[in-house]
Amino acid sequence: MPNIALLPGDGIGPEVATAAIEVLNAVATDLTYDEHKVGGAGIDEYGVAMTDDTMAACKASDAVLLGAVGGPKWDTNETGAVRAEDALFGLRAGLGLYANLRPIRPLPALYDASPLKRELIENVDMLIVRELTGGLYYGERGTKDGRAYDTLVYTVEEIERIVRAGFRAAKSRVTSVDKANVLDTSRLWRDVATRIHAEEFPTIELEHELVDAAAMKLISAPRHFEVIVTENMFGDILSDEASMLTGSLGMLPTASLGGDGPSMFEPVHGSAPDITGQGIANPIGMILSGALLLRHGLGREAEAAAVESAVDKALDKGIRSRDLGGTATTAEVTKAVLEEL
Ligand SMILES: NC(=O)C1=CN([C@@H]2O[C@H](COP(=O)(O)OP(=O)(O)OC[C@H]3O[C@@H](n4cnc5c(N)ncnc54)[C@H](O)[C@@H]3O)[C@@H](O)[C@H]2O)C=CC1
Ligand SMILES: CC(C)CC(=O)C(=O)O
Ligand SMILES: [Mg+2]
Repeated sequence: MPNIALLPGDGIGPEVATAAIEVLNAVATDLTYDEHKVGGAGIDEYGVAMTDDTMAACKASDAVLLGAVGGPKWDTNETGAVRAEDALFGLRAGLGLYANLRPIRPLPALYDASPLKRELIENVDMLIVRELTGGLYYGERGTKDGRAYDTLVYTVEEIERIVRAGFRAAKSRVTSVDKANVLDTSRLWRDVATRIHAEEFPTIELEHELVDAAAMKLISAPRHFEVIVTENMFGDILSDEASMLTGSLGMLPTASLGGDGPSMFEPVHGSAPDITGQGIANPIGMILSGALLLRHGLGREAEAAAVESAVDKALDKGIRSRDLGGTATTAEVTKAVLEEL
């Protein structure tokens, strides 16, 4: 019986986690869930964003499912203070999850929900492969005497493994996104990507794109992209931007892979404090994260595909939460998906 470490977190995290569990229970009755408080909920209960016991439970689980963490209650500018987001960084690094897959597939039923013209988003099928355990978010940082700094470091090995993950996920083209006209880390990134391409994946096209131009092309020519492989912060920003091809940030799931133990699954979005407690969060990114858990975490392709197909059908029939221009509540969207299973 696979055991899932369930970390609902903060804000809309618990609201969308409830939805995902209902859907998972409909396709996989043998899963068990151990719930733990992390993020702001962890700070309130234990004084830390994630306890050692929770980390140990995650490591011992078969997969980790996380809602979202953070929110104004726990925001602080105090140097060295505990932050709700520390739970994420601890989990990603602690589980060795360096490869974050963010698939972006606008559904025909939602072409009208995107601010982009239908002609631009038709048949987009893109994967952002974001490096998740290095770069600016993990570098040394500090604030002193009116000066603040963050450091951006990448090693050859860190770049090699994420670039390989990008090529393995691609059929024909990888776009490596960097800022090699400015940053040394990006120049190293580009050199390593070029070498790995030549040595290991010569039949796949590799192109290099500067991040500012890539951000523009995501909007002007999104169909051009198949796999984008990029560093931690660029991938974070580009994927929120790309979410609008699907109509809403609330649509996107992610899989964080690459460790020796369990993988982690969470939506792209955060805790959405502006809509917390209203029952209106779009649960689809979280439900689809459950599908990715079934596929990548437990090797259950048929069940994963069943969940994805149920989501497609529910949207085809017209269910829309508010972020997609509709009026359906979180519970109503979840019910519509369940009815298709
Ligand atoms: N993986 C995680 O746990 C993440 C946590 N955060 C944290 O979340 C907090 C809020 O961050 P924000 O910048 O506001 O980003 P956010 O992603 O929480 O929200 C951005 C906007 O998108 C909307 N939105 C997000 N998810 C939605 C959903 N499922 N349905 C409908 N609308 C949705 C929100 O209402 C908001 O207007 C911060 O503390 C941040 O650090 C942010 C991103 C990821
Ligand atoms: C705390 C942030 C780095 C979380 C986030 O925005 C993400 O992982 O996408
Ligand atoms: Mg983000």
